[in-house]
Amino acid sequence: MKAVHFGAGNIGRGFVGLLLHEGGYDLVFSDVAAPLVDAINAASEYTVHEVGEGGSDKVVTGFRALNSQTDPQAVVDEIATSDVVTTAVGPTILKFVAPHVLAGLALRDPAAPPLQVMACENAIGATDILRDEIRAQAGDAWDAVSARAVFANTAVDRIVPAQPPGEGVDVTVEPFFEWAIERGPFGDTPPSIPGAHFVDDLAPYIERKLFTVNTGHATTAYFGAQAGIERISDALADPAIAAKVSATLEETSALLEAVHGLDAAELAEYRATILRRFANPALPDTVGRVGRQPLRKLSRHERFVGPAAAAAERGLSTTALVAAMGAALAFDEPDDAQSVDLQQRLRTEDAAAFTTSVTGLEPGHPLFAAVEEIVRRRQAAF
Ligand SMILES: NC(=O)c1ccc[n+]([C@@H]2O[C@H](COP(=O)([O-])OP(=O)(O)OC[C@H]3O[C@@H](n4cnc5c(N)ncnc54)[C@H](O)[C@@H]3O)[C@@H](O)[C@H]2O)c1
Ligand SMILES: O=P(O)(O)OC[C@@H](O)[C@@H](O)[C@H](O)[C@H](O)CO
Repeated sequence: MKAVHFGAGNIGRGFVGLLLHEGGYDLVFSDVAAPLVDAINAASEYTVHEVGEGGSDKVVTGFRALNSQTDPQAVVDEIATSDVVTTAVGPTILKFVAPHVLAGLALRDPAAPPLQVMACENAIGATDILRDEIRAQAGDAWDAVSARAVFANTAVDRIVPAQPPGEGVDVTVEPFFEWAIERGPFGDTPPSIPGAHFVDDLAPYIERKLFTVNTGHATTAYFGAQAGIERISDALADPAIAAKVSATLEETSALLEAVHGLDAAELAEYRATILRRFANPALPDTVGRVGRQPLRKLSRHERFVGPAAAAAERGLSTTALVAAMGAALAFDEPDDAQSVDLQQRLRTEDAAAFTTSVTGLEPGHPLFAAVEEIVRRRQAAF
């Protein structure tokens, strides 16, 4: 069995690649970072170091890497004969992966079992986004190639910090992981990934994950950055920040309970586990990584506006979520292009226009006035 995985970065090597290896797949990483591709090809194995309570080392073998920028045909040829394609490149990069998958499908033996495609990104319906991109790029050819693949959405959870330079291709990760995958698209032949669980309805899983792990993580990062703290674990050790994170997650849990009927006690336990994961002192994670791309994180269906808008529509509390969005607006990180853009736009756009263009909220929405107000306050602070 063979899997092509796009994005040999933190989660690609430290989670998706590891679980595919454990499932028995030969791994072909595809990336655009030439030094990373070379480093992977120079190694015959790499180690995933799980740090913190219960962690152990896991060794990955049986992989190689291709550069999809300089050698796209090699990637296409591999996809044509693969069983599985996964991605962990970031939701905005999926459109650049699509042409390779499309060309691989065009080359694929129509009698072969369908390629199993799973995008492992922090976004609702990431695989649908990839499939829609492939369909749009295929145009009239879509009818011919669409039967050669099945597309399943997934929710992936493992904290993998940025890896320090000069440490080769080993990866430091937390011990915890969860990978939930839609069962339906695979029929009787799901991919062989023993560490994953297959579910009939992914919506509660992806929303619970994104609106708890990622909402809480980003809240910790933005309040931490405001307080001049670098590490996520240090930010959460600050009682004032921890209280704000807890308040934010109580709001998202109330929403998850209302929308998906999730059990309040189980959600409380889920939140407690997550806060323990963030506090892991052995994990060198930073507010810069977790806060990265604030414009994406403030967009309509993401970790703040997604749950806050839905909560406001139901008359549920959004006070803590809106305060966390206020902290996001203060995220000023010169190395992050979206942070630079965010700060620039706060200086040049009026509050109402900024609120609509960044959050996708329309002026009549029940959340709009509260968000516009924190935008105004941020602008007044310049
Ligand atoms: N790190 C985590 O804790 C974590 C956990 C769950 C989900 N995720 C999600 O996984 C995705 C990747 O995150 P990451 O932390 O591994 O980021 P990363 O920056 O470490 O890895 C992304 C990799 O994608 C590569 N890439 C960029 N453009 C590409 C292209 N066109 N084709 C192939 N490769 C390309 C980059 O060179 C890089 O190696 C994101 O969607 C993220 O939200 C991350
Ligand atoms: O990857 P992002 O930028 O969407 O979010 C940053 C972190 O919150 C994220 O990478 C988490 O570490 C991960 O989602 C944990 O499963």
